[in-house]
Amino acid sequence: MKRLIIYSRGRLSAFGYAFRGAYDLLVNHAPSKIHILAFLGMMLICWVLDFPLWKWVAVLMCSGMVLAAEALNTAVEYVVDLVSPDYHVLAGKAKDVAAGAVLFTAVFSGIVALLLIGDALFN
Ligand SMILES: Nc1ncnc2c1ncn2[C@@H]1O[C@H](COP(=O)(O)OP(=O)(O)OP(=O)(O)O)[C@@H](O)[C@H]1O
Repeated sequence: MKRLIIYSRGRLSAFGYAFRGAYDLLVNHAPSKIHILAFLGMMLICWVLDFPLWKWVAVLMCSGMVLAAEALNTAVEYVVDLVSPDYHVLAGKAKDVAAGAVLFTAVFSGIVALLLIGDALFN
């Protein structure tokens, strides 16, 4: 029982750390605010165009994917700034590739959004 309580406390702390990271991401990083705005805009479009459930699910999955990629990109930036504050070609590549991950998710999410909206408007 005691072990279970200690384990549960550890898991709860981990949740706390995750929320602290999410708060840091959303409050201190301008790109995240843009993603949140895009997400809210898409939620509004889903509601106005009366999207069926599967379209809401697609939009939520894409939005979660973009935010998760932005979180990982920010984590990479933190670590690179920590271990390589001076210029290094690999530090630059690490940041560029991490940013590329965000770009991939954003571009494909944009395409999904266009397809869903186009389908609603023209079919
Ligand atoms: N230590 C470094 N060594 C080499 N190149 C770096 C280094 N730090 C940054 N760079 C280059 O500068 C670019 C911008 O880095 P920066 O840390 O400003 O990230 P950013 O993309 O502006 O971050 P944000 O997502 O917060 O706007 C990187 O993508 C990388 O090409």
